[in-house]
Amino acid sequence: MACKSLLYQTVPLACPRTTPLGRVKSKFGFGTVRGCSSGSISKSWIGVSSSFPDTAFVVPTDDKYGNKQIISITPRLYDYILSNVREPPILRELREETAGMSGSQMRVSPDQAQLLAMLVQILGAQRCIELGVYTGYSSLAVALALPESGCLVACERDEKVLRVAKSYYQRAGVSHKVKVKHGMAADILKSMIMDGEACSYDFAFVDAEKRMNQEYFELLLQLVRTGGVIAIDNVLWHGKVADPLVNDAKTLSIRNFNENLMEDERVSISMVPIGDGMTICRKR
Ligand SMILES: C[S@@+](CC[C@H](N)C(=O)[O-])C[C@H]1O[C@@H](n2cnc3c(N)ncnc32)[C@H](O)[C@@H]1O
Repeated sequence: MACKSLLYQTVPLACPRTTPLGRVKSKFGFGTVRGCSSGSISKSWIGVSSSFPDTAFVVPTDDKYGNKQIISITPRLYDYILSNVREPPILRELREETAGMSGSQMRVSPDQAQLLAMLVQILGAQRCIELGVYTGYSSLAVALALPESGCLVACERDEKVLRVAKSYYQRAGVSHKVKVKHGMAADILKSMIMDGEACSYDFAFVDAEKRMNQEYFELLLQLVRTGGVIAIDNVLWHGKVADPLVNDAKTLSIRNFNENLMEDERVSISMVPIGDGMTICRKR
């Protein structure tokens, strides 16, 4: 990014057919004017395709990325994506039956769960860890993707939600693959390391206390083998990580974690804009 200190102001664009930068040829659109401390002004754009008015796109602020248009998810497009997810019936049942429960918005989305299952399959994973189970949606997706001999250590501090998760493992016929650990995630990981389990896991999914991500990551790096994968959820934190005016403790902690990952030579990384943002790290 060209400017260090940014002021954001969202302004509606009155049907810009071309912008001062010649970027947006859409009929409708919104521009975000960024005022930089240096006094120079750059613009980033959110446009709507004139041929497909329900399709939005964004163009990076930084000119060096050219006019690369990235698809932006609209409700209609997201419905389409969801209609292309192969959600197993038992996962669908779990999602629908727990939709009214408090905290149900914390659950990963069906497209995220499918990606997790895909990672497990690509890795040929046998041994997995999940931090933050809630009612079991993501862990069940992982357990279903594991071979019969596979094992998922599922860590959760809330016994009440674990009861729901366990009932679904049972109904799905995967209980034998899931080792439920009730307690604080970091403590459980430390005891697994003490028990000599270092470098014996293929895959880990982090979705517990966001301010603990760095600590979870350090512990998981010890538990996961070389070539293994650690996926971390909520790395975009509803977009707050990219807004310099938002500096609450959770946002700061996730932003710092993302910055640290960028510099971390121990892993290869890919930040994927799925759900609330998921970074996939492969241990080198
Ligand atoms: C975002 S939800 C997990 C959602 C789950 N992965 C899913 O897709 O259904 C986070 C969960 O982490 C649990 N949690 C939060 N802090 C924790 C901690 N320190 N140790 C263990 N579990 C924790 C919460 O009780 C909550 O159930």
